[in-house]
Amino acid sequence: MKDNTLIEVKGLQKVYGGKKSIFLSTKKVTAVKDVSFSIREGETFGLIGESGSGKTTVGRMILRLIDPTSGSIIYNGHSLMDLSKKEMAALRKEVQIVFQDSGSAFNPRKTIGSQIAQSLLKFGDNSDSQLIHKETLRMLEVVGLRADFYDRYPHELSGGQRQRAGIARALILKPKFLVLDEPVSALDVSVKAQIINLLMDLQKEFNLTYLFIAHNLDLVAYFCDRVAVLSKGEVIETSSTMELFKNPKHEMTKKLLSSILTLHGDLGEVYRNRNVI
Ligand SMILES: Nc1ncnc2c1ncn2[C@@H]1O[C@H](COP(=O)(O)OP(=O)(O)OP(=O)(O)O)[C@@H](O)[C@H]1O
Repeated sequence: MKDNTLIEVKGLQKVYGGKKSIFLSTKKVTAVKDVSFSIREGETFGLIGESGSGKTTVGRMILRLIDPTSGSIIYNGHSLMDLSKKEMAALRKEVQIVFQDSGSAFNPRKTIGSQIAQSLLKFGDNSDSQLIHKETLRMLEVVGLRADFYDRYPHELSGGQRQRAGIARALILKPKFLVLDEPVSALDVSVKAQIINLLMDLQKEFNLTYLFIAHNLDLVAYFCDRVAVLSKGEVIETSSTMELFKNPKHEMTKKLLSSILTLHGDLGEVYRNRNVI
């Protein structure tokens, strides 16, 4: 493994369902058949594929929210399958997720600030409530939300503001690696660009490594260093972003690329400036 590899996924497979007991059996679904890739420290790695291709399942296996059926995940030189409970707890802080709709990931009856603070209280090393409050306010500022957002409820925030709050909640634990599961898919184009720019700034500031999951290539040229294209649970193409855009090898990649050419407005301009379309 190269020195700067942070995550290496090898032959990952996930089969949902099947026989659970003599009384209960559900249909088997092979969501992920054979997925291998590695992500270098500090890079943004895109995992792209159509709906149902297995992207979220891969992301969740890396986070160990679900167990792989087979294959291995090596994080920072350690196999995630062999970690003790204590090591796994430490890893929980280092590897965080930002969801597509942070709104639904927040409890509607609790303030944004208290939920970001809760994350630190639950998983952090410090239990000093004043310090936690101060750190929460700092994190809100880092993601571009004023201090008064601390006392607001999720429904009082716009989609973009909720995504910022979701990023603050993930970042407060000082992670190294973030799984960004379609973090801007539900947002308007201009807000999309703001959140992607924020993520890029944060990556530099905190030396973060990203796995960016998306169902199309819209933002990939702008955001990702390398990309793996997933189809029916298998990686069909992995390459640098520039190479993928200039010389797509697989039909599915060409199909995904052709949909980008219909882009217009801000994002189309970005691509043209970067000479990728
Ligand atoms: N808990 C589950 N039980 C059974 N099948 C599941 C489960 N979760 C996902 N699947 C199936 O596994 C396949 C891959 O799903 P997954 O959500 O990983 O794909 P995806 O590429 O992230 O899709 P999308 O872009 O729509 O989120 C799909 O056929 C899905 O229906």
